[in-house]
Amino acid sequence: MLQPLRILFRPKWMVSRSSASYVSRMRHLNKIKEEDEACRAALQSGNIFLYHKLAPLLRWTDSGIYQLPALQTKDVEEILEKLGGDKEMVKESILINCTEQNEAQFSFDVGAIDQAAVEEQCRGTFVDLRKAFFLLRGSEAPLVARGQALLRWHQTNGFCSSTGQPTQRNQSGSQRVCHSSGITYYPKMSPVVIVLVSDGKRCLLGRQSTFPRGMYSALAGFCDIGETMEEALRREIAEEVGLEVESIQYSGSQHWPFPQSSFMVACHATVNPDKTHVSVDKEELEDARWFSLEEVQEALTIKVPPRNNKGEPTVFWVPPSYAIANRLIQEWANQQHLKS
Ligand SMILES: NC(=O)C1=CN([C@@H]2O[C@H](COP(=O)(O)OP(=O)(O)OC[C@H]3O[C@@H](n4cnc5c(N)ncnc54)[C@H](OP(=O)(O)O)[C@@H]3O)[C@@H](O)[C@H]2O)C=CC1
Ligand SMILES: [Mg+2]
Repeated sequence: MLQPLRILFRPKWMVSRSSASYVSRMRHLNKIKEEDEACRAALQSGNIFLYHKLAPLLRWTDSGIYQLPALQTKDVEEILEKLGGDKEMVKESILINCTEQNEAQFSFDVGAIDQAAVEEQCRGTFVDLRKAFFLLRGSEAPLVARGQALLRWHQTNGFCSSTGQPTQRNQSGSQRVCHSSGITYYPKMSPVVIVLVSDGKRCLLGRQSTFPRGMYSALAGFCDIGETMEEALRREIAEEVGLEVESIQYSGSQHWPFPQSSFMVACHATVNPDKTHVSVDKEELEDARWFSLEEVQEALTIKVPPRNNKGEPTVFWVPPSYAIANRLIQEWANQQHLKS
């Protein structure tokens, strides 16, 4: 019997901000998202994060960390003019969010301009998004992922799937419209369930052949159309490892930009401790097996796995802390620790 969902934690945003400032910020953000004129005005005083062919610009700071440099609109215009671009291009910036001080934040791809020249002007480096996730701290990683996801969506949704005609974006980039059919398109994410299965003493982790060597993760799968999250979770576990899930607890969610935008819904689940035989669907997974608390605790301490002379990791390790899989594994280890 499936248990009702239970929230296991209170995210920081639920407790750390006063409701008045949060409400006014969200209303401000919604206004610039919806109203072209308000968005144009916000861009004049906003912050812009640069990307080059979807790779975000990072800057090494004096304090010894990488940061996401926030440029002003006039700075970006200057760079564009200096490097032979059209300064009007900055108007193509996409609204991502706004700061606590109500300053709008935008992403802008300078892929048409020479990469090295922009890097020199900005005193930064364009890096692959996966690497950026490792290098950035706190809220900067989800912000840069959101900026990239929106840029990618606009770059791949320029035409109406009904009429084949070009679609036009609004100023903020929150939607695209086909004026011929009247269809409005919104940026989308594919829902995915990710689940850490436990038999009470051990947890089940799997790996795909494309994962780096030695890395095992919680099992995941895309929701089919018309399915509830619980149905998708039970189906995926049955398909991938031949087990029947008994109870489900919701843990949290995450936007995952790789390879396209997924909406990861993370849960814990249990199986009957007498029915733990794993039969792996080799089409989906290279391996899946039960791990003890000791093995998992050891893996959680590994930040960068040791590698052999071919550069391949030599030990069992789990996804890094920015992945919601890591949080599920950490939560399970903490719960087991409390039980013992
Ligand atoms: N943040 C985290 O901690 C983690 C995130 N993930 C992410 O979860 C996602 C799903 O995990 P995965 O195990 O691969 O999923 P599945 O078990 O569903 O297997 C992938 C299959 O789904 C198909 N597929 C790809 N995109 C979609 C879509 N949008 N809707 C429906 N089916 C689709 C693929 O087909 P095809 O043959 O065309 O490729 C492939 O056959 C991945 O994007 C992965 O990166 C996974 C683990 C950890
Ligand atoms: Mg899967």
